[in-house]
Amino acid sequence: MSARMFSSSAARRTKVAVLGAGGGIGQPLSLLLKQNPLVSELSLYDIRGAPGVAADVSHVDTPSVVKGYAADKLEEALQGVKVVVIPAGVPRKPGMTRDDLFNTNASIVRDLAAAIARVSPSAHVLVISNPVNSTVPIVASTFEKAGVFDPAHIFGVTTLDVVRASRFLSQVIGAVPSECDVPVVGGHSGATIVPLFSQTKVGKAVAGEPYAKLVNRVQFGGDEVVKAKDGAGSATLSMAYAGAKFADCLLRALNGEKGVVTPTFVKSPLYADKGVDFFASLIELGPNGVQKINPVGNLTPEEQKLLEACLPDLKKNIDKGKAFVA
Ligand SMILES: NC(=O)C1=CN([C@@H]2O[C@H](COP(=O)(O)OP(=O)(O)OC[C@H]3O[C@@H](n4cnc5c(N)ncnc54)[C@H](O)[C@@H]3O)[C@@H](O)[C@H]2O)C=CC1
Ligand SMILES: O=C([O-])CC(=O)C(=O)O
Repeated sequence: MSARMFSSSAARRTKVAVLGAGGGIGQPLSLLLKQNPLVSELSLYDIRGAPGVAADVSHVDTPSVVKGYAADKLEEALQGVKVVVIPAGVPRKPGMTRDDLFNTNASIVRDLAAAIARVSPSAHVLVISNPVNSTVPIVASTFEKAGVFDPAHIFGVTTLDVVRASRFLSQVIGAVPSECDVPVVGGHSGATIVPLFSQTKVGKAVAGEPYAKLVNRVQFGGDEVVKAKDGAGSATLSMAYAGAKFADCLLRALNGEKGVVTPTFVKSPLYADKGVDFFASLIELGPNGVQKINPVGNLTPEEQKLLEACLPDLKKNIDKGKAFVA
């Protein structure tokens, strides 16, 4: 994959850490980040295997420096990082929901967030570990507790939903995915995932049963992969692609590119009056992270129903994350 795929400008460069770099997502994500010209240093951490992954990835012929850190070297790994991506934690097996991962992943994410808050409190944190609807509030509350929370710096990575919506729509209408830029709002699990096909030129025409099937496939795309992997985990390669894509958007914005707008799950005022204070919508990114939170825009009656179904579930997931840290 060409580095140009992700970015062409390398004006200022950034130290990036991957926590969970030895895993199914962490390894290919580290490889993709090694190809990003905006990354100057890559700090790879895991409780197992990170030095090996780092030695391997470090041979790729791009200028960034790669270092691997073993289990007891978390604080070293975080020194001077500006962006931290977290794919650490367990994945689903068939029959599990993302919320079933909470018991294991909540404390992993909380402890990693506490270390980031201590060592690199102004870092931008990109949370991949599930359940994202809860792990993002966990990171935010942990930063709050440490007195260093900046809502412009904490992101839940929902890009895989956007990637899926684009690909699945393209297959239904026979277009190329680049023409199918679908905003996906809400959260990242089942009914909390709300694709807005009406907001794309080519998606407007899909109606009736094909529309219902398309929405369902985006909302439950993760289950397709969990089922096909049959106990060996969940999406890793498409997630690494999506994580690298979102990291590139943020890196470009941090480095001064204007007009970078993409969906991501952030602390948001949009539905705070309904008790939902984290929400994914189209976010304009800037040199300090979140620059502008766009409202969801015009919705069709079907999309309005999807949003109404999303909010109560999302609220439960968010409250559970906050309660865990409190
Ligand atoms: N946001 C999204 O769209 C998606 C999220 N995910 C989530 O990403 C997470 C990781 O998935 P995979 O990479 O497939 O799992 P994996 O099991 O292959 O890798 C996880 C890695 O995390 C490491 N780890 C565990 N505890 C750690 C700690 N305290 N510090 C550092 N590293 C630690 C493990 O050693 C392992 O290498 C899961 O929670 C999964 O549900 C997966 C796909 C999409
Ligand atoms: O389905 C899972 O558990 C992993 C995930 O979040 C996704 O693939 O969207």
